[in-house]
Amino acid sequence: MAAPVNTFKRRLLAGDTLIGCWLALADGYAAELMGTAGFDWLVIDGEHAPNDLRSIREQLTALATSDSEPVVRLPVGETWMVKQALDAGAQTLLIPMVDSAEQAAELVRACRYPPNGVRGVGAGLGRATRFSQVTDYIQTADAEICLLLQVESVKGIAALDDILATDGVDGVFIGPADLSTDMGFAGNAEAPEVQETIRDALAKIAAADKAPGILAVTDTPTQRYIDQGARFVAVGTDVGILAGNARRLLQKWKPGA
Ligand SMILES: O=C(O)C(=O)C[C@H](O)[C@@H](O)CO
Repeated sequence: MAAPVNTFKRRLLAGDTLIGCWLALADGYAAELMGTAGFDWLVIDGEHAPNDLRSIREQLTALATSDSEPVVRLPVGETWMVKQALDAGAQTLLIPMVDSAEQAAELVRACRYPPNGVRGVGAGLGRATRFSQVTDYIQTADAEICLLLQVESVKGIAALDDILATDGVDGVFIGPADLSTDMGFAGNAEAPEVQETIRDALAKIAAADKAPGILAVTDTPTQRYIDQGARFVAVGTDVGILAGNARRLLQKWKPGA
């Protein structure tokens, strides 16, 4: 038996535009609920949400029967974290703060078994192999892993061509919050200089035959990024949906509260 087909990767390779949402509530029950909405992909955020490997695993399990492909964002791009997330059954990883081609190459190697990489062999103990039921896992796993790198700094943008030339990188996600802050605009991704940088980066990523991705939480930038060629686009966050609707509901019935 082979590793499960990564439909997110297949659809990106086919040129589809995939609409996603961020999961930052760090909870399996909330992830299961979000999985019923029908997003193409959902990010289990290990960078800014209070997740650990156990809560990431819980959310992967909660999404297993949904139509939404789980994307696990690690706190940082460490080889040992990549190994643990993959063994827990993640097949698509989003790695923040990638600034160089060396880092990108190291991450590709972290995702692959020797001789093509350095991933340790032990998934037989874990979810990834359905606890040893996926007998051909080692032979088939590499091809089903989708590696998405976040470029979100001035240094990363300067290295974008080299990062894009790294074989094994499937997509590059531009982080508007981090990028705008690193450019000196304190989270204002709408600043014209930031917008120009994002537009150029999305075009470069597409021209290099990689999938461009981004997050926006309001309609105008979301539509703009889709028009500019972004193909995996997160359009909101569970936290934003819950907090926004809770506040709107209270304002309706208790204005000024
Ligand atoms: O820089 C960004 O933008 C991101 O990396 C996404 C963020 O972490 C965050 O805005 C998620 O809500």
